[in-house]
Amino acid sequence: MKLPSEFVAKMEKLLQDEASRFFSTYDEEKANGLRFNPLKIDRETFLALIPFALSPVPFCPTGFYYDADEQPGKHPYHAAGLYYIQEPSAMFVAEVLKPNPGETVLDLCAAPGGKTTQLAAMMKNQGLIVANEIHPKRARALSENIERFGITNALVTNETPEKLVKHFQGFFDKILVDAPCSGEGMFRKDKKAVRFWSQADVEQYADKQRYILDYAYDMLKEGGVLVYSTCTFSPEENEQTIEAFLQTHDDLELLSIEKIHGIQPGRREWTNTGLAEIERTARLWPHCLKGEGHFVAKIKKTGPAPSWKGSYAKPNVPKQILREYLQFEQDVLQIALEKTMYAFQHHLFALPDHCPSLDGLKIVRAGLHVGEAKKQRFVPNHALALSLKPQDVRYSLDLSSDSGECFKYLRGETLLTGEDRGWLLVTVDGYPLGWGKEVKGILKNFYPKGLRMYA
Ligand SMILES: C[S@@+](CC[C@H](N)C(=O)[O-])C[C@H]1O[C@@H](n2cnc3c(N)ncnc32)[C@H](O)[C@@H]1O
Repeated sequence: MKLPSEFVAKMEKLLQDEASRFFSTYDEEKANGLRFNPLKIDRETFLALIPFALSPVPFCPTGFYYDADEQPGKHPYHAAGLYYIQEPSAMFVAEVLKPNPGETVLDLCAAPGGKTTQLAAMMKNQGLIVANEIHPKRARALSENIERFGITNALVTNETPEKLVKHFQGFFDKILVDAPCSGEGMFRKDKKAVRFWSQADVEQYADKQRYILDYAYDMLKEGGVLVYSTCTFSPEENEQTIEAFLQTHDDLELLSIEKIHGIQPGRREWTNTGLAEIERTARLWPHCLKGEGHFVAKIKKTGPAPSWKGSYAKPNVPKQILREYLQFEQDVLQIALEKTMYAFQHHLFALPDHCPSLDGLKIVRAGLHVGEAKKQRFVPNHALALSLKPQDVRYSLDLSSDSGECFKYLRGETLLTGEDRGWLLVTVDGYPLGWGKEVKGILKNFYPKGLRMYA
């Protein structure tokens, strides 16, 4: 691989004796990873079911390496949200933040959602995770991944950090800043990052990271924990960003991250002031473990800090929409959604717990998108299907993952079923894929058009 000469010279100077081991990784294949979804399947069942050869990622209990010749993104289990394809080192970040069910969590730079899906799974769909992405198109991709994973406690927003602060000052127990960065650690994965690299960009990213961190600080509760991560090697965007953050706030404590499985400490000689405590941060190097480059820091806000002064969202659903939904619930579901219901025009959402007022925010998804009220009938949303279990519905249609019928469904075709039962949850080997409506022996396909990737 042809690397920028200025990058090579810089890394040689920084790494000295270690440099040749580091550069030799560019002649090796990158590792491929996927993470199973504990919201839908347990580890043992997953390993028995999945048709690929897998080996565990040592620093992530839900993570596995798979061979380069497999294509897990094309398997129906991917469409059913049984796993997320993710670079292995990236899986370490959420393990460091480790939120608990019921907490309030912000993923400030969240798209496409690798870390959001991992954090939300740890929260077992309890509490609130705000997944924010500044770019509208990337925010939509984030929202789709959250849907596929069956996550019901996420508020997906499309805001700048400064706008979010106005709504969430002192609100969160935990915050992840997986910062935009120069991406040096992804050169083996992303050839564009190599082409566009420059030292001037490194410095610009460092400025941006400092401003994002300052806004994140304001949104953290007293006693709250923030994790900062990048996928780059440059000290300016890592040790020096954290050093500057600690210098500008006197109530921050840098917490120690365990250095096991080849994970290395941050380098004090790469700070501006020789800051010894920077060794509590973690560096993942491609020549020290099986994965790409990452940096992770964990910081506690000790306070005192002002507490959140906002208000919570209130139900706002017109009676007619609620009536249509309740009829659907009675006819189709075997469970009741006991959540605050919220409507955006004719679309009905079940809000996460502790959901703050949504007024004035650009909302892409507000918890679980239940469905849409359409001229006297309720049409369930794809997100509802992916959040259910077969026993939650009256009728389901199970398709085998290697059957022609399963691929027909994923292509958006109708299926002949011979019965007349109305809404059916279509599943693959018992895991929900989407909705179908059965009328006079034919199943009309409600698999979303934008997801019909097998056509
Ligand atoms: C490293 S990526 C996030 C990856 C994501 N956390 C994941 O695990 O899938 C950084 C994200 O920050 C977003 N971003 C760029 N500028 C930003 C800004 N000024 N404030 C917040 N986010 C920003 C980018 O659009 C990008 O999606």
